[in-house]
Amino acid sequence: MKMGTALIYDEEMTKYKLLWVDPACKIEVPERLTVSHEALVQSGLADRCVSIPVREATDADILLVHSEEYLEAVKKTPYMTLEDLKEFTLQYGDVYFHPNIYHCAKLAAGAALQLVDSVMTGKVRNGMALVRPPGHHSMRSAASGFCVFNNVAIAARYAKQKYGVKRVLIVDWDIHHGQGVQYSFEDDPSVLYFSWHRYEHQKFWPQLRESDFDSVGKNKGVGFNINVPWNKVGMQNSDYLSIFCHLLLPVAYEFNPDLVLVCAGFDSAIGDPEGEMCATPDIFAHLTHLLMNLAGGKLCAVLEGGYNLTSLAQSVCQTVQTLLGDPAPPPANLDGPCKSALDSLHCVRSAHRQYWSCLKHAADLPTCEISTKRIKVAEEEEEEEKTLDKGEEGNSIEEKVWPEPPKRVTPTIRTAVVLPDGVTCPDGCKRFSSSEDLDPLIISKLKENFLKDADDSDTLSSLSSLAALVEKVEKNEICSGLALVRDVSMATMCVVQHAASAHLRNRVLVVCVGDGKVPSHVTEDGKILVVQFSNKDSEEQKCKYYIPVCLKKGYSDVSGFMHAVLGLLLPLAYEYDPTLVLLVRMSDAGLCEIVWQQLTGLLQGLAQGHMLVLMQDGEKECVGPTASSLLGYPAPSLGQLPAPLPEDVASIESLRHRLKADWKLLQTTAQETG
Ligand SMILES: CC(O)(O)NCCCCNCCCN
Ligand SMILES: [Zn+2]
Repeated sequence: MKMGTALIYDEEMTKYKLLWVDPACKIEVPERLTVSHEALVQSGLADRCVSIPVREATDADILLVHSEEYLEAVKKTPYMTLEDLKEFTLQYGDVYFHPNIYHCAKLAAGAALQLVDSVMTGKVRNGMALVRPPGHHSMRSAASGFCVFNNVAIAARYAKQKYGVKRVLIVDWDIHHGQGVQYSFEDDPSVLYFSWHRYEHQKFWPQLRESDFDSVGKNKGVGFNINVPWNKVGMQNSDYLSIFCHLLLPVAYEFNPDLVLVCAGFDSAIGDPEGEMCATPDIFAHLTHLLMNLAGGKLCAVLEGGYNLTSLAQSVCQTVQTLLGDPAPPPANLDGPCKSALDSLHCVRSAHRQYWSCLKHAADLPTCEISTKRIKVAEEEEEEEKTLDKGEEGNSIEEKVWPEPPKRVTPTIRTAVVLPDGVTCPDGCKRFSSSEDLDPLIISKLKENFLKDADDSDTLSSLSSLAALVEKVEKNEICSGLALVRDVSMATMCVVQHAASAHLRNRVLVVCVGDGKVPSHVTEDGKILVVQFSNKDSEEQKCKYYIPVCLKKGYSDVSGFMHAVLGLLLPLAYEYDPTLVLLVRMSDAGLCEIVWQQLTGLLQGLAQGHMLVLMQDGEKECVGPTASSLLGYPAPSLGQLPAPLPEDVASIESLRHRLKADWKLLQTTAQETG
């Protein structure tokens, strides 16, 4: 699998700006690009990327999306007087022209195409293009919202035409609706457009009726346009993650794209004057990470909006550092999605349930009109109260402050392996067997707890290697580990006991695939959370921290398993926020290799990538693929997924309903009880 991250930037794109007074456009300044690039340079991230030069998009490139008359009109702007430019601008909304903006718009679109070339030719795995003017609002024959040419829409058409890409996923996490992208592809089933955006029941710019959740696409494209309206501001990390886990990811895996394009706008981050949301910059590390195992890792992020220079720079760094494969930081304050977000999630899932088998079970919309009106009335009353009790000073947008994202230090040893002598150490991994620095107290404890006959030295040495490995991971000297052991149940017990023991302030998430004895002595204090996938009829769930997930045909039903991973395990894991993830492959796990790699890849978004994988020593052939996932290589794509088995969906849904009282990120609708 290819590695390497492209970074495309050229300071020429800073050489245009607003030349007259226009309050709507003053936030779109050249400094947006310079602070973003400067932050990447200062943090050392730029040097780790493959720098790719920009190029001008040709007329043919631009005509993939735009009309000839529009292109001809824009071509005239470099020769216009200031008055002509103002005049020309008046025909469009919330956008401005400048003698050099046509040149910059060709570079912005060209940068996106250079990025597509680098990824599709395998020069790099993924990449980011830092561009302005942005693109997602511009339409076939109109500029809009600071956008002149639709960079990402052109890139999607270009990828299909030049590389025969069959399916393109466009994820638009900018806080504005990219109506230009929606119009370009709404009847095209080969391009799935997903956008969330501030909407406030059509009160927020661009105030389009077609930005609501019921615009699902047209003709052959029905189902391939997904709009998530945010009807309130202040959305947080939990709201964004809920949408990814319960809507975008299940659909994206079912769509199985060959290429992922991101309209990477960062006005959805805290501090932005446009978005007025509260999600912190580190969330973009998780949004990026969660998309990186699609399309074999082929991901192109193209800058759109972002107007708070501080949060913009931080969010860009979080995104690029994740594209480079560095583990993500633990996301801040996950306290569950808000009611308004759940209402939106509920509406979108029910609007799309007829198009996507992963959503077939989604709760139906309570008669749509009443529900949106009811929500709207309720929210307006709430707004009323708020402004009243804010008193005469009215709602001044107080300056938001937030902690700088924590530095993400990747240990020198990315993945260590504990393997029997006969098994070769995979490339890029480090064989680990040292236990000499393990203090004798622990060794004696291992003896008394796990050794049947005291002189079973190789069991003792393998268990003490594991304990030592846990210590190194805990100290972030090693990021992740992989061990082939004779008895996975015993090894699991040993790791859990050691990791949860007093001197390591750990929360251990144990994910077991397959039947087998797991630490069922899970404590109520929450230091351990066990999720076990098996095909045995799940015995009654013992406590909040032991969750048996029963899949009728076991994990051999890839769709059912992925359904459980995306809609149940991931939200649970994010809410639990472990400091260590222990992934155990029980002996009889008939799990297909790629699903195992997808699972390993996805779970690395947690615990800063601190993950131990335990496998039965008979499963040598799994060592290589597992190691490549632990090293950060993208998992191969799963291919087109059939519908999950109805009985599996039913059992996962009933489990989710049972658990959501304890685990808020499992909710997909606002509680009926208001
Ligand atoms: C790329 C983008 O999505 O960030 N463009 C946003 C355009 C916003 C237009 N309205 C501005 C009103 C000022 N308060
Ligand atoms: Zn925006």
